[in-house]
Amino acid sequence: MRIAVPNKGRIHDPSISLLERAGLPVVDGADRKLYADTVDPDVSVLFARAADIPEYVADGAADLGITGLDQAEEAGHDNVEALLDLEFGECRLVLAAPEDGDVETPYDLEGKTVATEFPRLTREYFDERNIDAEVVEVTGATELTPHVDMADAIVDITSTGTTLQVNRLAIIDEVLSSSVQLFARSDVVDDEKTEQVRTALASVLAADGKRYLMMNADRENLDAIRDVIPGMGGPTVMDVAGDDKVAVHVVVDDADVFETINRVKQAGASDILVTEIERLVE
Ligand SMILES: Nc1ncnc2c1ncn2[C@@H]1O[C@H](COP(=O)(O)OP(=O)(O)OP(=O)(O)O)[C@@H](O)[C@H]1O
Ligand SMILES: O=P(O)(O)OC[C@H]1O[C@H](OP(=O)(O)OP(=O)(O)O)[C@H](O)[C@@H]1O
Ligand SMILES: [Mg+2]
Repeated sequence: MRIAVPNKGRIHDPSISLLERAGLPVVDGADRKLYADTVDPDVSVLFARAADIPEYVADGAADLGITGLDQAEEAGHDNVEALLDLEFGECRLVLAAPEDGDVETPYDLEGKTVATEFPRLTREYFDERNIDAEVVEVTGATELTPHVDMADAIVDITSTGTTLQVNRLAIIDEVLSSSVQLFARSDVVDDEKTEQVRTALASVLAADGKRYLMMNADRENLDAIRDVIPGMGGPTVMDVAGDDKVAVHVVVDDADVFETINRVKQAGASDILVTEIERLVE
């Protein structure tokens, strides 16, 4: 099983770190190396441009791929499926035009020119609305094009909005909302290894923002402690050998930890430990 991972750019590091946290660290990766093994002898990693990853997966050079939904949608392969939202690289693909110009709706672009790194999605956007706009493909610095008379509007990625703002461009419409996702070729979607990788990545996301609380208490205080514990499922309760005490373990949201500690302490808990959770397989 081969996973295509971005070789550089803003989603490279988080992708590598997610694999690591999922228990699939890349073991012999080095700068500029295009192949690497993981600790699982059946899983290797291939490094490619974020924009090329859907193609690698579709063609069989890789089986799974980690890249932006925007890239997968732009590539438009019908044998590449999204399996899991990895919850980073969140951004929007938007139609934008000069703030002080006369383009206020997509319909104002009839007969006009739109520059983009996403020609297929842009074409589709205008075709769906029966707007006859010319789409010009560029490979970067798209925000410049309306200021050098190359285009009347652009379709480009935005997240903080800073680039649009400094280039005095206003958002007219959203074309696509995107995040980094795990993709698979249709014929491997049901493979056991695919499911193992998906589960491992999902377990990291599930553990995000959660803490594990452990405490001891006299058995007679157990009900009072149960009453003040928030969140998912009931606590795990274990006998403490040779004592009329119990150990109580529970998964709690980060945001609830402070209050929960105070409350369980008041309810009679002691020896309270808070630990991070690396993975949570649901
Ligand atoms: N400003 C942004 N904020 C959040 N996510 C973004 C942003 N720009 C791009 N992305 C997401 O990251 C993916 C890869 O973008 P990135 O810029 O890392 O790749 P690249 O353009 O190929 O690399 P580079 O710009 O370094 O050459 C995009 O497909 C998109 O999903
Ligand atoms: O809303 P913002 O936070 O300002 O982000 C938007 C910018 O980020 C991306 O460019 P990137 O930095 O990847 O440069 P690139 O054109 O070289 O890919 C995108 O193409 C925008 O230009
Ligand atoms: Mg970029």
